[in-house]
Amino acid sequence: MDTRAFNGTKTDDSPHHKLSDKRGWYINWDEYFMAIALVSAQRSKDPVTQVGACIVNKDNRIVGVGYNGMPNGCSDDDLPWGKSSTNILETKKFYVCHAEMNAIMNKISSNIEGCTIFVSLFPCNECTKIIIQSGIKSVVYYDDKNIHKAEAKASQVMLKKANIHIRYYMNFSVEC
Ligand SMILES: Nc1nc(=O)n([C@H]2C[C@H](O)[C@@H](COP(=O)(O)O)O2)cc1CO
Ligand SMILES: [Zn+2]
Repeated sequence: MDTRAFNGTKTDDSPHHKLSDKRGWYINWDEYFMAIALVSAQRSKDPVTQVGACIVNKDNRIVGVGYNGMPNGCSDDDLPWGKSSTNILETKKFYVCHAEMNAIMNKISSNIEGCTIFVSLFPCNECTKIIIQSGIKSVVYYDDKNIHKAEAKASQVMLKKANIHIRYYMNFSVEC
């Protein structure tokens, strides 16, 4: 995991900080939630791409996390993780549950309307549809290595039409 997610930003510049001895160099909310998405990705068994997602409500409470993996009850030792076979049924494509879908399915709140999803990789078209239907209103992504793919282009079309706010994750560390 690279450290762009949480270099530690000087979050509090208030004079009270000196009086109260409050620690100034703590990670901000964006850094916190994206770090959780990135650390969740590290649970993935996918040998090529590990993805994590973290859903956050308006009160900055985490209401769901997930990473890409095989469906419940389907051993991840039995289903294929490769993608080079000419037989598509012997590739991961039809089997893997994406991180975003897992985070939404794992939600601990019945209603996630208006939430933000932090994802370590730009969502595919299938996850985008689930994101939209769930009522999530904002997507923050860390990596866009798949952005040239048709799936990601379709995602962008749908997210725009559905008025979902999309934001590239940036860590504005302050150099002092
Ligand atoms: N946003 C995403 N969330 C995900 O969970 N994934 C998963 C599905 C696969 O397990 C893996 C992609 O494999 P590959 O095509 O880079 O070898 O990442 C993929 C994307 C990209 O659309
Ligand atoms: Zn997906």
